[in-house]
Amino acid sequence: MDLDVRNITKTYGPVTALNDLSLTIPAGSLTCFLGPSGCGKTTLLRVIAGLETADSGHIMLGSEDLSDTPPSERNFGVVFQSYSLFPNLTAIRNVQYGLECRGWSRARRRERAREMLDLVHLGDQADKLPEQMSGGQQQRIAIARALAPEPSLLLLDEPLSALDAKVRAGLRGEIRNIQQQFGITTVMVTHDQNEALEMADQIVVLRDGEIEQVGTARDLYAHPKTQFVADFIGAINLLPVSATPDGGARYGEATLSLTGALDGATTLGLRPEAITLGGSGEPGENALTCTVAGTRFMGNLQHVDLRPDCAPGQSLTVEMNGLVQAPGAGEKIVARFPSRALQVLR
Ligand SMILES: Nc1ncnc2c1ncn2[C@@H]1O[C@H](COP(=O)(O)OP(=O)(O)OP(=O)(O)O)[C@@H](O)[C@H]1O
Repeated sequence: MDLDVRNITKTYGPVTALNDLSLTIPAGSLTCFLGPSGCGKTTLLRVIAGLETADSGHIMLGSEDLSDTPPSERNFGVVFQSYSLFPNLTAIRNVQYGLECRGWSRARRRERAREMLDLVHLGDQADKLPEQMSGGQQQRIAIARALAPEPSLLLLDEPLSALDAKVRAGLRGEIRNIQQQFGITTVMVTHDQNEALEMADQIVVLRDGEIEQVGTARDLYAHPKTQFVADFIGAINLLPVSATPDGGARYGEATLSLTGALDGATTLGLRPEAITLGGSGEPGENALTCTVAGTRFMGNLQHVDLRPDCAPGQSLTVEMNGLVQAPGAGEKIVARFPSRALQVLR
């Protein structure tokens, strides 16, 4: 069943953490709440979980209004950033705990907990205490514990942010596999755009308690509507422009051709990988003569920083394959990009 967040407002004194926010989380999807610190991600997750009470609005699961249902009766699994396992209980007892509260028989509890531990590849760690396990293992136990009672919704609050990069990368894939295997509707809070891009079916970008844009990772990357989204998801060049009478965009002394209209916007976005350097180009392509300011080598990739001759004070970053010989600082070079690569941003 879809989860519907309807017109939720939540204030803390003078702070409006969520402002009349509405959203559908499709059944079986993994939806990420993404945004900078303080934008309201955790508050929204906690309102869905029932751990916070909204000032107004409703949380609907299918046709059922859960707004007044206590968290313990919502049948949602919740995993927090801090693993929050019971320190005095072994891994398997931690997983069994929620089942005990729900009245499962001893035999069923044991069987289900074993199944869940195997699912997170920790079947051989069943009798360890949390302190005897790594952070990644503890978080996998927390996930097993959340899934054990067959929740209708899985809520993950920055579940990977306390882990080191390699463990994080592994667990991303593991969570996604489990989510798809069970088809469980999942909401995950993260401030890590890569995590959201890699894992989510749907990304909800939040800003100051409101939704800035909702879409798939590809949508948001290829068609950001605002500078905020463009800048938050992936790297982008922001070009200040003004409209020309013939529907183009004036960028310094140059006129750029666009596929759409500026419609009053004054900024264009251009992804670094959409720019090519040198060559003869294609008809209709934008071409700007630039001076190379420098190159940043990152192994598989390199970023070349350019100063466009047409727009003093501006810069453009180009992303190139790390194996290709980059132009040297001070060289003159033509930067080319098709009109469809220019994104009109609000
Ligand atoms: N218990 C609280 N009391 C007062 N203000 C709160 C409380 N919880 C959250 N806020 C405020 O509400 C706003 C949203 O906070 P929230 O924790 O939801 O943001 P977030 O996007 O999850 O941030 P972070 O990524 O830093 O966790 C912030 O301005 C925060 O200071």
